[in-house]
Amino acid sequence: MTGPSPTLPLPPVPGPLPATTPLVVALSGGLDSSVLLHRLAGDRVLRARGLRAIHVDHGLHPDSVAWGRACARACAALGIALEVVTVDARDTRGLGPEGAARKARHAAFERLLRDDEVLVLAHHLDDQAETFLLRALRASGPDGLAAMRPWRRFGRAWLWRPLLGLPRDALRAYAHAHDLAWVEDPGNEDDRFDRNFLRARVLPLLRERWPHASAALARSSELGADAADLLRAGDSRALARVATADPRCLSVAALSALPRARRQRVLRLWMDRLGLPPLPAQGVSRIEHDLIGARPDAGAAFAWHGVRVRRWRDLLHADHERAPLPVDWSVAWDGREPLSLPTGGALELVGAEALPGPCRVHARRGGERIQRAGRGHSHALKQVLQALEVPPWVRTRLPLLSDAAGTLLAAGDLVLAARLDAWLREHDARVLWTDPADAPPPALADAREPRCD
Ligand SMILES: Nc1ncnc2c1ncn2[C@@H]1O[C@H](COP(=O)(O)OP(=O)(O)OP(=O)(O)O)[C@@H](O)[C@H]1O
Repeated sequence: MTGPSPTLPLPPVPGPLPATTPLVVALSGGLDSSVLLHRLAGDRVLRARGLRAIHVDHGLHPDSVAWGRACARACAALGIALEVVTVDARDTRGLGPEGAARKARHAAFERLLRDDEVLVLAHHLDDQAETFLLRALRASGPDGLAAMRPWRRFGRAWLWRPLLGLPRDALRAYAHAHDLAWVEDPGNEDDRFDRNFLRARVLPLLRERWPHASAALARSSELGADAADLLRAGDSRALARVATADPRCLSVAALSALPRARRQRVLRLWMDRLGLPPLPAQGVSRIEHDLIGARPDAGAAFAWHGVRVRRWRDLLHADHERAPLPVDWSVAWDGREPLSLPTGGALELVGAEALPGPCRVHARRGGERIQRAGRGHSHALKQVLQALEVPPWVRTRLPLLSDAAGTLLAAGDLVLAARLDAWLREHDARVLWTDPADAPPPALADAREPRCD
């Protein structure tokens, strides 16, 4: 084990950042981040970049205000500016109290950080070993076992963990050598929490037989990170092979041609690139079995956390759940003002003052027919939409435009009746349907950071 080191060696700030990029210490007031703050404040070169601190008050403990004051005293003594921000972490749905606090804290950091600032966290080698074990006990693959990265993008800022190679004992020795004060969170003692149980009961036992257990586990997580990076590069190439012009759609045929393990990773990466919540394990197997293995017209879907993946023809389509237009919705519209739709978005007449006569806009009810330009007779709208390959979930949101006699003039801006088409051409005008579901998601080729810690 590294001997106690009152000077605490730090790695250089990684990345090609200018030496003027400020550092922002995430200061909980506990031992680790108090040591980090003191160590950075005492480094002339690092301090010259600009150094400030943020303390997040989760408001979950009766002493939390006092912790904020203790942080303020520590910062004042070192001449470091501190921002204390209170967050609401009461919404614990699906996350548990620790996860909710972490999410609220990270959101606050993202809000308070400026472009390219470096958020510095005080995680150390023993934290890394605990994280590795926790992930292994949740049956993680290499991405999860990579545990915490020492350096990564964090929104428009960066995140740095310079203490990740140092054991907790070295930090404690530093704190004593420099006579530091810190607050003890009583929650850290409660071994009903998995991490505390590992820290207090499991790791000491492992170290009895393997004194370097923490360092070995932390090293395994580094190797996991290397493996995950290599796999991710292959995943990106495979995703590009199965992608279509619309980032929300993948080719089922191309996905089926991938080896199973790669296909599963590609599905997860796809969600990540679209900024959608991670797929649960059963979601991957359901998509494999029920969607990729389904008949093209079976209408199969998998939904979780407000997101839906569907199979339609040769495509797998992923998007947030979108409500259909209410079936009985119907309003008068003359085209003078854009019409807001109950599903969001609008219908608009562009290039003309008003429609040729009073109209109604309404939802599809089934059985509608339309006579398109150049066709001698009318066709069922359903068949027209099928022929145009309009997916079923778009059809349910399609606003229909009919004249006072109930004759269908347009379906959104996708299908026009001959009569309206001629009138629009004559007036050099058009009907425009905007739907929030059409807002372009990020391109799949975007190189996003792994979302693993
Ligand atoms: N309330 C807080 N205010 C500011 N920074 C904090 C706060 N809590 C934790 N941090 C920062 O995060 C680091 C890790 O904290 P801790 O181990 O308690 O949380 P964690 O949930 O495991 O961390 P993370 O969520 O970042 O993985 C701390 O050393 C500190 O730098």
